[in-house]
Amino acid sequence: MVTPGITGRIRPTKVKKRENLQKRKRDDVDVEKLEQAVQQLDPKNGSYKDFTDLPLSEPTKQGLKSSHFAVMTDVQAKAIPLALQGHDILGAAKTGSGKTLSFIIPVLENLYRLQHVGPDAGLGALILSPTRELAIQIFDVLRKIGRHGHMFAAGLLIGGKSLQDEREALAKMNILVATPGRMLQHLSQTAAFSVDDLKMLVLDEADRILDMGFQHDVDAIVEYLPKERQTLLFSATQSKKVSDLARLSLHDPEYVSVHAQDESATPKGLTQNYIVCPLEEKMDTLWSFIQASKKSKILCFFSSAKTVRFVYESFRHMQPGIPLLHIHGRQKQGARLDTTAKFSAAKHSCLFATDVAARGLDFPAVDFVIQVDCPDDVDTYIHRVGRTARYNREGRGVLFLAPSEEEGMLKRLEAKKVPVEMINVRQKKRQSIKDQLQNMCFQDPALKYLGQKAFMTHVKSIYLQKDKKVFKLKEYDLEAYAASLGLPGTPRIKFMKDDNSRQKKQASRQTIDVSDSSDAEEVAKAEKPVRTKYDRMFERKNQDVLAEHYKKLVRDGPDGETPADVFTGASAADGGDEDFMAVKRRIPADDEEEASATMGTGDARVASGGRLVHVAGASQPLVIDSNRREKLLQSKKKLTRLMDKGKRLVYDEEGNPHEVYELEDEAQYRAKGLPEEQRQKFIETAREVVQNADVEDKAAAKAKRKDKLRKRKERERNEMAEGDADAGVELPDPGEDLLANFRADAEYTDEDDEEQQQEPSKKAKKWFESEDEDEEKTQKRKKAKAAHRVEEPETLEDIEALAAGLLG
Ligand SMILES: Nc1ncnc2c1ncn2[C@@H]1O[C@H](COP(=O)(O)OP(=O)(O)OP(=O)(O)O)[C@@H](O)[C@H]1O
Repeated sequence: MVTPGITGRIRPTKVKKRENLQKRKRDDVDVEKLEQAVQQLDPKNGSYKDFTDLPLSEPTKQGLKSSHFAVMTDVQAKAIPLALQGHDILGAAKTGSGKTLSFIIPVLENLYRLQHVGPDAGLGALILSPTRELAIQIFDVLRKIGRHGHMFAAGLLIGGKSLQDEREALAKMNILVATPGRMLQHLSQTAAFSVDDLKMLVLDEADRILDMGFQHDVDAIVEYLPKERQTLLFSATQSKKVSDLARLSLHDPEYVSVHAQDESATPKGLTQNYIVCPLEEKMDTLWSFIQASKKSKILCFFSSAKTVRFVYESFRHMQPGIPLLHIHGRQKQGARLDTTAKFSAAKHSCLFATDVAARGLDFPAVDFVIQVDCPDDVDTYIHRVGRTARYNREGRGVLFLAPSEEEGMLKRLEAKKVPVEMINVRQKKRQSIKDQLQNMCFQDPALKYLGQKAFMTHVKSIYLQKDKKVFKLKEYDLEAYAASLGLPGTPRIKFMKDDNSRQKKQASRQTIDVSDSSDAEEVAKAEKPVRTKYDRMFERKNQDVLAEHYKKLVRDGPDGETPADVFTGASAADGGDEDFMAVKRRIPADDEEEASATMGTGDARVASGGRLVHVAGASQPLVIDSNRREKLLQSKKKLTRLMDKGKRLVYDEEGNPHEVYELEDEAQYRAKGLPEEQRQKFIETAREVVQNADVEDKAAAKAKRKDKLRKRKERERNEMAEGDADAGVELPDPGEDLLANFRADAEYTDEDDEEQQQEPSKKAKKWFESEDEDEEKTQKRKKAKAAHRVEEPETLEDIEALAAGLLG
């Protein structure tokens, strides 16, 4: 979206021209004076407190005044004078300390003094932001400060609009706030967009923009920009990596670090606590916390979009008594903007978010920031917690740490001067929502599926964490965690396969130990959990829903291993949650035999309490363990699903049935010799069969012809004997094939056949035809053939000519 100029009120052209001329004269004088004053600034003496202490243009002063900004924050007082003098800056200051104005004011002022304004001046300053929300926020501040008389055209470039619309506006822009991806897209695709005159490049949340995710885009953007420019980098957590500075070609940058001498890296008004909370208790604790803080504005951070969605959807159904919102990177831009606007305006609300909302966003008056999932690192912690206690206000951050995360994370926080204090959860006030969640997952397969996805992404994110001293996957009770989300089992995760196979080996060893003992069976029985009516209902409810996804998620291997085994190392003898997760199905034939053997024939009862019923046409019996399945027997249509599908058979000459493809196994095939030899043998045999058949056919045809000849001669003899007067003329037998006669006298060959195909054989002259007639007919036939050949269009021209009637 490109928003046209900040200013630009519409007035009659003549008046406007005169005013502009006067203004330019004023500005020239103003600019000269300002330039001198800026050069005389002494940025290091620290005596500048208010904005009015700085040589700023009238429009900027007015903008600041109308926004009620009077006293500068620390970072502003240090950074703005340096930036006004044109220095490159590497600025690090706490969250909410006013870094935005520290670059907005120099951008407006430096371009103003250069008179880099108007459509012909081109792009003078580019401000890059890692997220769209932050870019919008920066643009709003720019607009607020710049709307009182500055003539710059400023735009917001964050995608979401057609490239063409943006293209047209881009060429006129003097200041752009953009996300790296969209900016690069225009630099590489919009021919008229020139950045050759760019004077300033600003990176907000610089450490984020310079990290891996944006590396390619930012490097490519910098390639387009002129080397001679001023560069400003700002962030709450700033690294001074030489490589990063080299990438941006900073010239002797000034380090403006406000929290270096400070005791802590986080704002003074911020109270920071942590609680030790196992993964499986997080949902209960969070719910209880929200219930106890309904009159607050709360921001909760999670590690994945899936978790955000699951918690949002499930809590919403439980009617928490406080408006819930959620934001994550997988939402559409409109939805994200809507949420940020709603949360900004809300007095009491709870926003569930991923780290997309962790940086820069200036939500007013947030009371609590709850980090439900441990942040990747201390920098992320600082940015997240910085959404509260902004600009001298109070706020509170609570970090949930699993017992295994506590030691490692606390060490890292301490190293970066982040003071956190442990508090305890009042157990009496903690409500358990496990049953409610379980019930909701049971009622709503979509929610269950979301829960399964949330579980998997969360586990995966722990697995992928770089800091293995904090995130130790094996230390979490994942089975209990899955249950705490209301899931009917622990979803299976592919990347755990290796660990799993190791555990399987251990499990089998343990099984052997148990089976050695004389009480093995009793042990297994005793440890098998009792299945209630509810369990059975749950299994039925879930067996058909989202079958494909479900199969992927839930282990259903031939070894009967349960999902729980994957993570907890429970042995097969434990029984685990096998029954809880198992989906009832037809008993395989082998098992049926076993069942019959142990239970006796007749009314075979299945171990789980079901009844076996044989369905006509089905090769395997059905387990009837509920009214629902009983009913199934009454529906013919449904039963067809259980029936065996018919096989397609072909019959040989002896009438024996064969399957369409009868394949011998490899060993049998190889025993017969090499493939090439087999092929040759097959060809020879086939040839022999064909030759024999040919000889037989020929002999039969010859015999037939001889017989005919014999019959005819006999008939002739009889006729002669009767003394027929017309015996001089030989009349053919009506219907007798003359060609057959002709062939009877010659040896039949393949060549003959070929000839016949090419040129139909000259028919034997009929008794009433003369030699001349014959010749005439041949000529006619040749002509007709020639004409026919021309009539067949062969080329495009023929077809066209045919269509034009030329050949017709
Ligand atoms: N000089 C000032 N006087 C009064 N309020 C100010 C001043 N400077 C900034 N603020 C206010 O302080 C709040 C935080 O400012 P800003 O968003 O610039 O912080 P930040 O340092 O960029 O934070 P973050 O690191 O989280 O991005 C804003 O609401 C802003 O309006």
